[in-house]
Amino acid sequence: MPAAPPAAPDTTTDVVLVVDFGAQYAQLIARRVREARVYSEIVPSTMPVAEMLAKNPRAIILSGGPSSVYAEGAPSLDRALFEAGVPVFGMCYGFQLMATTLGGTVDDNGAREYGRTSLAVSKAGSTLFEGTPTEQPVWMSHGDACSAAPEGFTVTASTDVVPVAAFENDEKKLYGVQYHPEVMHSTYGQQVLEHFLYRGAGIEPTWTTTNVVEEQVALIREQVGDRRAICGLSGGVDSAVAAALVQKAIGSQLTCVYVDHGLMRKGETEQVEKDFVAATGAKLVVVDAEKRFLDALAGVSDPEQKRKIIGREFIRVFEQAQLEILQEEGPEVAFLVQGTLYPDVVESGGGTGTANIKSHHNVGGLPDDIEFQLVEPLRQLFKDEVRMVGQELGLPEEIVQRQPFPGPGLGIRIVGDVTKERLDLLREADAIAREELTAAGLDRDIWQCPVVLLADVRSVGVQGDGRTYGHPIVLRPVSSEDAMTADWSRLPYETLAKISTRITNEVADVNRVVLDVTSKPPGTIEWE
Ligand SMILES: Nc1ncnc2c1ncn2[C@@H]1O[C@H](COP(=O)(O)OP(=O)(O)OP(=O)(O)O)[C@@H](O)[C@H]1O
Ligand SMILES: O=c1[nH]c(=O)c2[nH+]cn([C@@H]3O[C@H](COP(=O)(O)O)[C@@H](O)[C@H]3O)c2[nH]1
Ligand SMILES: NC(=O)CC[C@H](N)C(=O)O
Ligand SMILES: [Mg+2]
Repeated sequence: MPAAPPAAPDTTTDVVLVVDFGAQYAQLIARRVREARVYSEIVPSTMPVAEMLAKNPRAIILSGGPSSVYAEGAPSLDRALFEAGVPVFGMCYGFQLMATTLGGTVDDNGAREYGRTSLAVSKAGSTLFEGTPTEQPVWMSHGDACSAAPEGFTVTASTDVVPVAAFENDEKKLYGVQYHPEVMHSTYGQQVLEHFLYRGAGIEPTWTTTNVVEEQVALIREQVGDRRAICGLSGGVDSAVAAALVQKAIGSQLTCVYVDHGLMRKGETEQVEKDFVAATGAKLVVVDAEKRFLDALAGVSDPEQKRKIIGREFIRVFEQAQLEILQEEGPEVAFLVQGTLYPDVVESGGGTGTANIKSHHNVGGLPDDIEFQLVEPLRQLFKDEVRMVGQELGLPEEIVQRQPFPGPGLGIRIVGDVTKERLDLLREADAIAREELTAAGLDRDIWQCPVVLLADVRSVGVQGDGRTYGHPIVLRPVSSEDAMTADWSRLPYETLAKISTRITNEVADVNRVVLDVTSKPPGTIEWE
């Protein structure tokens, strides 16, 4: 099922639209706007301008993109966007598009700039550059350049090779920069962006996670009414926060359902049963569905197929739970609450013209014939924002700061088909790695550390003077801010050595431990 793009929040919040031209950094722009405490949403550049304006945006930001504005078939925008009286800020491709659409000139004059560049601000008191130095480092990534600004625009900055590196038309509230203010290497980028939002567009910085809680509670009450809902609860951060939000909205009309699909880590089910209920007082049903999942996964080694099967089986289990809950007196159970986040949606190809990287079980892996209406209060948010909402709701630190664990669990950490035997082996290895990382005090330094079993790979070893022919285990420790990008964590050698020794000694059939030293991109965090 194609994932629906995130719905517009039906709220009174000032929304800033980020129009995505296929940029590497659209996510980052949206984040930076929210860091400026203004709510933002990403829309595809293919959305008709009338539809964009119908969202009543307080301002619009045009992202960068790989195309050249003068190339045939390059994404364009109806001029009406610039004439609607809504303040617009173009960055890189967005800047070039604003220039050409309004009568300026953009061409390939050989002036390529990639990476750190020095920007010379020629109009220090301009709306965007007020209070920033006349020489400032900025991050560039372009091959085309604007050689003449449109009529009515003032050129406010240049570089050694680009005569028009920024311009503005304050009267019409139109602004543009050739560089990328959204990346951290552009030292004054956040300040320039905030100048656009506060000074150019006149927006007050009022958006916080408190607004999210209040708005979502009101929306959920309206959506669910006096009917009942179930919440898929995994013990992870996202579902804990989603459950707490929904519980705040509809109280005892909510029942949480934890699915033990046999793909969980060691001790996880017991922990969820004890800790989550203790922390929240939520009604919890635990379903043992190991046989069902393992039967459905038997013989399947293709990662996407695994994800689709797991997504489908999750829904079938929720449907069964619904029938059981219906046995108790009460209204219809019409809703399924999921802790879906923005990155789950984007990676499943539900973003703005974005590719399907992998079908997250809760978005791209959902079956077509799902009967529940979905309640996904976190669908617009990034993980760090969700953690803030969790804190706001008073959830304990152990839950709010937990490392992520994917819904398909160890099923997507076995490269090869999934069997009970292989799961047990991986569970042991994973438990050892987690134990040692915790003992070394590294839990908060890393984002997560998938432990992967290469079930179809064997290598020769020597153990107890005898030959072994066992499987490798991969350690994949990563650091990240929001799972959209990641780097491999530089763990201390002693910790790695301890993990390696213990796994090869304690886990039968494993004779090798290897370390994954790939960032994301090009690798993803999980192997499947
Ligand atoms: N074992 C499970 N039982 C019930 N629901 C689940 C289970 N695993 C995942 N889900 C549902 O799928 C959603 C997405 O899973 P995901 O792993 O992204 O989130 P999470 O487990 O809540 O948080 P985290 O990302 O921190 O692990 C969850 O929010 C939850 O609604
Ligand atoms: O609930 C989930 N369902 C999924 O299908 C899924 N796939 C990946 N992940 C988690 O998402 C983050 C990004 O992972 P990738 O870099 O592997 O795409 C990482 O934190 C992964 O653990 C999932 N979570
Ligand atoms: N990063 C961008 O937006 C690049 C815009 C355009 N493709 C250029 O090379 O100039
Ligand atoms: Mg999880």
